[in-house]
Amino acid sequence: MEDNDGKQKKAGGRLCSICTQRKAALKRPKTLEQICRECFFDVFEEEIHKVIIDNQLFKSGERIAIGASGGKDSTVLAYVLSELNRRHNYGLDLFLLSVDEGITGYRDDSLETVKRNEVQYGLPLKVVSYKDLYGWTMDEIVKMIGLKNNCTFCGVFRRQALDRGAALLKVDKVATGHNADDIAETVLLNILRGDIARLGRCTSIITGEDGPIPRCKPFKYTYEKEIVMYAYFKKLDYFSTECIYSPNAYRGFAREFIKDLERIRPRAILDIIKSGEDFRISTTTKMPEQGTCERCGYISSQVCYIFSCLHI
Ligand SMILES: Nc1ncnc2c1ncn2[C@@H]1O[C@H](COP(=O)(O)OP(=O)(O)OP(=O)(O)O)[C@@H](O)[C@H]1O
Repeated sequence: MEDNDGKQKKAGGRLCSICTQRKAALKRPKTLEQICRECFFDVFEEEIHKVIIDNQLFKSGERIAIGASGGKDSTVLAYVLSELNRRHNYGLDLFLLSVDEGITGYRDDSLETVKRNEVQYGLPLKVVSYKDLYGWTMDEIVKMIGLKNNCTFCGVFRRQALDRGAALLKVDKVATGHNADDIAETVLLNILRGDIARLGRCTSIITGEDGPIPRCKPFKYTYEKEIVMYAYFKKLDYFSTECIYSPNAYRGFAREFIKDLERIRPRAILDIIKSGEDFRISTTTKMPEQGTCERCGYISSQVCYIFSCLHI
């Protein structure tokens, strides 16, 4: 049996608390129920289906790009979305969209995984690269600016690269694999930084509806541990190395803190998201203005600064 940390334990002959027929094979991280593999697959997929329906994430006939990094979250997202699309007749045209940041020993390897996923799931893949879009790879940028702030640069470039790739694919929306842990972590970080503007929007399941292409997060309530378990039991092909340039200590502390809370009380993750959603922002709080890049017209107040830093 798997415990919460993914270690193997003996099942001990207990019956699944959902079907009461088969032997329990795992303890569900979100609820601590002892359940069988088949019921785990069912509850995992159907909870995501319910989130999609309740939040009206997609409309029939839409073209949807799945932001595919080759990691566990987006690989499971691509697999589950194509299953649900078939099973529940969503009527979606699904695509894989990958951004090649140009990070040797990381993105080149994970892109190989995405190329295999393209064949395994029968989803067309589009790759856009920083080198083609901006003339720079992240390897070159890090050589120039060092490791300080490189994640900020990369995040801004990736956001825009996903928008550009989505425009080339003519999709209606981009779905990303951000999970409940990621969102709880971001809520906490925004509180720690006093970033009220971001705190207000980081829990939204759909963002950018006023921008070129909206984004959505079907895994908003899906626990990372369950994604890992699902990928493991389904034997999905994914890439599990961390980015070589992301030693983000502050986010790392928030992540560890949330993992500690989860160990004591699994609901903690959902409760942090709920707190983030329920914060009321005072009307007197000054909000930063979201700028539009003068060079390319895309939303981003930092792109001009970054380009000028790189002397482009
Ligand atoms: N290079 C990329 N190309 C396309 N989509 C990406 C890329 N990097 C991140 N994303 C999207 O953003 C989501 C969150 O990215 P993050 O960097 O937090 O990765 P992660 O939590 O390790 O997720 P994953 O396990 O999917 O890599 C991913 O699940 C994916 O949908």
